Amino acid sequence: MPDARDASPYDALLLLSFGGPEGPDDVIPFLENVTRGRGIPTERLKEVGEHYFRFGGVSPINDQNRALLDALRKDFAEHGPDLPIYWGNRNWAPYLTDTLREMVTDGHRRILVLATSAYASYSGCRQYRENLADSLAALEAEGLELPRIDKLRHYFNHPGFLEPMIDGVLRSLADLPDDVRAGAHIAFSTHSIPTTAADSSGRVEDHGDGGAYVAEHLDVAKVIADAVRERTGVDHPWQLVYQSRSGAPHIPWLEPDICDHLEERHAAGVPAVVIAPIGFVSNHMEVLYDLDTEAKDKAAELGLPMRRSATVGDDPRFAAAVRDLVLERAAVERAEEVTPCALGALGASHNLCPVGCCPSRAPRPAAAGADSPYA
Ligand SMILES: CC1=C(CCC(=O)O)c2cc3nc(cc4[nH]c(cc5[nH]c(cc1n2)c(C)c5CCC(=O)O)c(CCC(=O)O)c4C)C(CCC(=O)O)=C3C
Ligand SMILES: [Fe+2]
Repeated sequence: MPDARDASPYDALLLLSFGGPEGPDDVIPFLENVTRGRGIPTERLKEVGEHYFRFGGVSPINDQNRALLDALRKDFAEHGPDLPIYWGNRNWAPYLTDTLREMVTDGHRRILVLATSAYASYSGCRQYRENLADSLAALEAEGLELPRIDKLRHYFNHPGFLEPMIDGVLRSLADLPDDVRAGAHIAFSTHSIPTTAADSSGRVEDHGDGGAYVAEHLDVAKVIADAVRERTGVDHPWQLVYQSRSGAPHIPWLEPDICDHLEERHAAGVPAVVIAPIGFVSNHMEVLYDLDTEAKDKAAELGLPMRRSATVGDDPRFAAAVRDLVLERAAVERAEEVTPCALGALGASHNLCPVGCCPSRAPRPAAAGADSPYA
């Protein structure tokens, strides 16, 4: 067991997230930041802009990160380690470069990063590492001394990430009408990505056939479904499905889409569905719009009882899991023996992203990995 308070050699933790608009005037500039150089059709952008305008131009993601910061600070204050926690985003204020500059001027030299994405994929992992490299380059150009940055391993299979989702599915099942509960299916939903991006996700040896992205989600789905069966005595059939597809229609993305899945289940006579958004750490716009609005309307139109289960958000068990991950990684860096905590069949993910994992279409420098140009 690593020392419960010793986070050395790290001197700060950085919560790294996507960012989102906080009012109607932010929506278009935010979407421009997100889509710069990513070839998303204008039609799709207009449509996604509407999703945000529907909610007053406010994404829930920033407040959720503020709540997570509070939960982490509370957990660290109670149990150690004594590690300051900062927050920076890829696409909206507080911007990553500004946060990193603040961290450096506050004197931090060894920074550990927690990204709000639990799985391997270009969007959820390497792109954040590219953002870190970009920010380091900007600070270097300002003449600042660069800190050393490491990124926490993917935490999809950490019990503190899974337990709140298991509870959430149990609550959603309990919330279904009595006469349909036992026959309910579970649709584990995650962000669709292009099949080429899925195939090349994770380590090179995991590439092909959906890559680490699909394998990790299937592992999570199975752990949750098994726990639900154990605790209810009912074997609810389940499937991994996808949502929030963007990009051009002729490019293949992971399928089936959640709404098509609801139609198909309904046609097959399934009496109810619980949608478990395992791909999202908190209730992002994808959850509020694509599930709580679009999929909900679809289910209502079909007359199919549906419940959407909770995301992890600022659950204290997740905060404790982050503490565990920080202490584990710190011990690894101190060359101490550690047994990483993980459920499921895949085991704990790598600590250092190896060369060639989750590649981008146009290779760019990425920090906090084996191929980082920075120390
Ligand atoms: C795998 C994945 C995650 C999970 C991992 C992680 O969390 O990082 C994620 C998270 C998020 N994605 C988000 C928002 C958007 N994603 C877009 C576009 C895209 N996402 C992609 C994938 C992912 N995205 C992809 C392959 C694209 C196509 C363009 C490209 O190849 O980059 C677009 C452009 C419009 C559109 O096409 O939808 C928007 C606005 C928000 C904020 C939501 C909020 O405000 O609450 C969050 C947390
Ligand atoms: Fe996205």
